[in-house]
Amino acid sequence: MSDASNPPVDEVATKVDDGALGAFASGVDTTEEFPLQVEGLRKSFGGITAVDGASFEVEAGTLTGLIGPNGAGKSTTFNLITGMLKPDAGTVTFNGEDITGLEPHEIANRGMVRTFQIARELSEMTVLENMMLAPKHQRGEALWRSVTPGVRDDVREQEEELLERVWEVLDFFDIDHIAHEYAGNLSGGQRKLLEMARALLTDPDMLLLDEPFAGVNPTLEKKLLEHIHELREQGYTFLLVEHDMDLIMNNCEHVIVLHQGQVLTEGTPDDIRSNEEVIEAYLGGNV
Ligand SMILES: Nc1ncnc2c1ncn2[C@@H]1O[C@H](COP(=O)(O)OP(=O)(O)OP(=O)(O)O)[C@@H](O)[C@H]1O
Repeated sequence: MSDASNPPVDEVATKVDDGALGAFASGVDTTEEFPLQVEGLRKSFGGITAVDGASFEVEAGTLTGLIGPNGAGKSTTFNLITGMLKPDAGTVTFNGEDITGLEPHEIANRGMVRTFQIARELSEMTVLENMMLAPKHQRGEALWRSVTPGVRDDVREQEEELLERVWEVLDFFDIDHIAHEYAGNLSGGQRKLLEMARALLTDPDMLLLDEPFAGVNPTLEKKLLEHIHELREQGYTFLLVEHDMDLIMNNCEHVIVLHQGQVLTEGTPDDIRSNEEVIEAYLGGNV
């Protein structure tokens, strides 16, 4: 699945429209109480049923955790939601629209993005260049417009707005001082910040984070969490897959437990912590 987790940059679309980074204050346009609804999702690989009728909802403006023992189907569920994989059955609804089976860039265009590891070829580009590549569709549009008489001023304006937006996002994540550093030279934590900055540049309503803290030192983990909470307070919705149970329990207001491709239970961290079925599913009760 390595190809699926590192799509070409040009698959990362944007719905940047006004160029201004008002996104941090008012860019979230979710009106649904539960912007993400997953119903009866199913996916098999040969004889293995990775996701077996999973159904759940994610409430707007929450940091919701998706947990489960190894092989429970978390990554496959993420890939089905974000269009990296097509489900055998079931539906995914986002902001009231059936998005089942859409391509990843079509889903990103509708405001749901997942973070991607910086691909090897992007390591040889600077942080700023990585950011400028994120909203590729807008650049395509700019190119098209540049050959259309009479709209050159618009193009310049649009590109200036994009650059301004890039700097604001870099500033928000405190990585503006390393804008000219090669992505390949960043620490694990700085890379995670860049991955999230790139995702945010596409102006999403909802972000899916798959193990965003893996390989991140405690200082940067704290910083990353602060950014996530700040964005959540501004109305962004997060679905988070994370193995660190303490981190999930201390930061998520709602937790969904997957087991053998199905939702075993869901609730507040306190509900989950004391749930016998969950403890059994983890065989050893490390919750
Ligand atoms: N492309 C694939 N081909 C075959 N089997 C797969 C594929 N992807 C996942 N699986 C299998 O589906 C099941 C669920 O895998 P998945 O990676 O979704 O679980 P997970 O909960 O994310 O696990 P982990 O916590 O270990 O990352 C596992 O048995 C896995 O081996």
